[in-house]
Amino acid sequence: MKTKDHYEMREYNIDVLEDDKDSSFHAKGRPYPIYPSKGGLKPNFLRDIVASALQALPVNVDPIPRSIIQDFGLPSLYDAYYGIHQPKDINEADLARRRLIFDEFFYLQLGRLFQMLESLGTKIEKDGLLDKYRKPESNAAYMQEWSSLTREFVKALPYSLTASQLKAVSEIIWDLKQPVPMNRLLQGDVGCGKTIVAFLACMEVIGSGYQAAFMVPTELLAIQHYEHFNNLLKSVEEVECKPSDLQTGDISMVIGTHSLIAESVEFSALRIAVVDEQHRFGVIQRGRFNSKLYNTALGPRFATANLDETSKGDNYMAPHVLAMSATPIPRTLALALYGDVSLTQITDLPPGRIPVETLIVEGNDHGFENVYKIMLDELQGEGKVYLVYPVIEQSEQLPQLRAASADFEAISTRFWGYRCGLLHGKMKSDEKDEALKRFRCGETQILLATQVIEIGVDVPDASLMVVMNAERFGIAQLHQLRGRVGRGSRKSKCIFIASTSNSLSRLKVLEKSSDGFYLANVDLLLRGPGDLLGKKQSGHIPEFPIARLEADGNLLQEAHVAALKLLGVSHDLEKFPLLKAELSMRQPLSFLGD
Ligand SMILES: Nc1ncnc2c1ncn2[C@@H]1O[C@H](COP(=O)(O)OP(=O)(O)OP(=O)(O)O)[C@@H](O)[C@H]1O
Repeated sequence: MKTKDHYEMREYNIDVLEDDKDSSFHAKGRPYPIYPSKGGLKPNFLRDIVASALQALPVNVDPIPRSIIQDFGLPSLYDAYYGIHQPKDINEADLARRRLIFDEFFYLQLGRLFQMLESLGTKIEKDGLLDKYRKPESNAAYMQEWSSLTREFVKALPYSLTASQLKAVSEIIWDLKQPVPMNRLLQGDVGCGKTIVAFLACMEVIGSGYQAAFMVPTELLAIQHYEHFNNLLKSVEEVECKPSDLQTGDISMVIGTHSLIAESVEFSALRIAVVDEQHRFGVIQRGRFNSKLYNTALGPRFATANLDETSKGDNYMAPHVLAMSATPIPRTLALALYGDVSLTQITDLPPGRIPVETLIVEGNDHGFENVYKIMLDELQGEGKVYLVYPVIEQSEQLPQLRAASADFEAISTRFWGYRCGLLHGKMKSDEKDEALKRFRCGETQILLATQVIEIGVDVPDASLMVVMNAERFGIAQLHQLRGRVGRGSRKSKCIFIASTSNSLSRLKVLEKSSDGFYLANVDLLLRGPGDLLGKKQSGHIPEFPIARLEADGNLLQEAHVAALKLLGVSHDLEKFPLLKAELSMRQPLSFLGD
């Protein structure tokens, strides 16, 4: 460790290596573990304790059936324990490490899939789900097979769907017709038009008399979607409905926040749940829709001749779940988070979009003067400006951070011919809604906001965004923010102000690329999955003591296949009591059903 101007060795351990003939684990050339000393326990002491534990280890300690272990070319658990603590050579240590990583992933996959199966009511559904995950393939329903409501709706849209929007709708509708609840992730860059795809999926189930729920992370977004959908289709029902209307089936579609998954909200026939920007919701929260089963025997609200296969079989079925995310989640992360999920990607943008010009500016006096000049030009040209701040109020602890409330007066004075609005998370929801409405209709031209606007806010003629203290945000997050401009036909700009010259270079990547998938990967490498997914979601990625998600993706895939295999033999794991006991010990949550 470095102390002032020199290095110091604070903790050390000396082992004397014996000659080649020595067979002890101190022998020359033989790898051996160095245990971190903790709480006064020295590495050598730990090594002795581990050695006696190994002596007492029974040979048959393995809860995973031997056939699985052999299929994947792994050592037994007994050999792995010896191999990791007292390897004869580095290959043995590596193999042991592989087995232990496999176990970490395997129990995770087994737990997630077990939980999914548990939430399904019937054997047909369970077999169907396992089958689907064993042979993931992409199928699509041709437009002729869509419900007439969906087709009419597509015709009435003020624009044509892009090729990948059409493909996405077809894939989803195909899934909606299967006798297994869909568990699909719709991914696409900011502004690519995911909302309409999800909305059409809702129309498809509503067209056959079922209900749809659309869950978004903020009230602001719920209201925005509600108004947007209402404009598109006047008959879409109220946001502020009475929960009892959902229970009676008088409402076909509800848009709301996480309040939708409350136990007290009962649906009469919920067939699809759309979860917008799912990485803001926990996996468990999202899974709660699974308990909102509907009774297919009662039939849909407008029981028509149009019933499909799903309505004829068993009585209860979990709703289809469609999650949407603008942050691409690599397959490995999706497996770690969900156990499994089908992926649909929108790869193109609606036509006519002009790329957003991005500038990275250092936040000194000169930099700010330049930015204010660009703002003035934009306002004089009838543009609208977002000013994004990392915090609402100035704080004594972090005086270098610009704050939205604190800047309001100064910005209003500087741009005195124009009107400013304020939008942040501490405002009441009707105040937020009001502020956004005023900005949308042009009553205010400058909106000082916090990152509440990061997700989903859609004001197509907003043409300039300035982000203060941009170094406080992740790359993927900044890309999301930037996606709030350039959504219409107006040429737009986005300026990221970096307060330190150090952070300038990290932000430069945003100048070079506008590809959200690429930028999310950069973030993944720079800051790890936790930052990419946000706190809530990453809380559901378990901590792996040995494995590293970024590096050990192949083993995760193998562990997934192994878990599918065993659950295929026994859905409730009753045929593998040792394994079930081990799983409940490692993942008690999944056994509590939460
Ligand atoms: N095919 C299309 N042609 C023209 N405009 C479209 C098309 N599809 C969607 N739009 C419009 O593009 C804008 C962005 O769409 P939408 O809000 O669905 O994007 P999104 O993928 O949900 O983005 P975000 O992740 O930023 O919320 C909306 O104003 C929408 O009406």
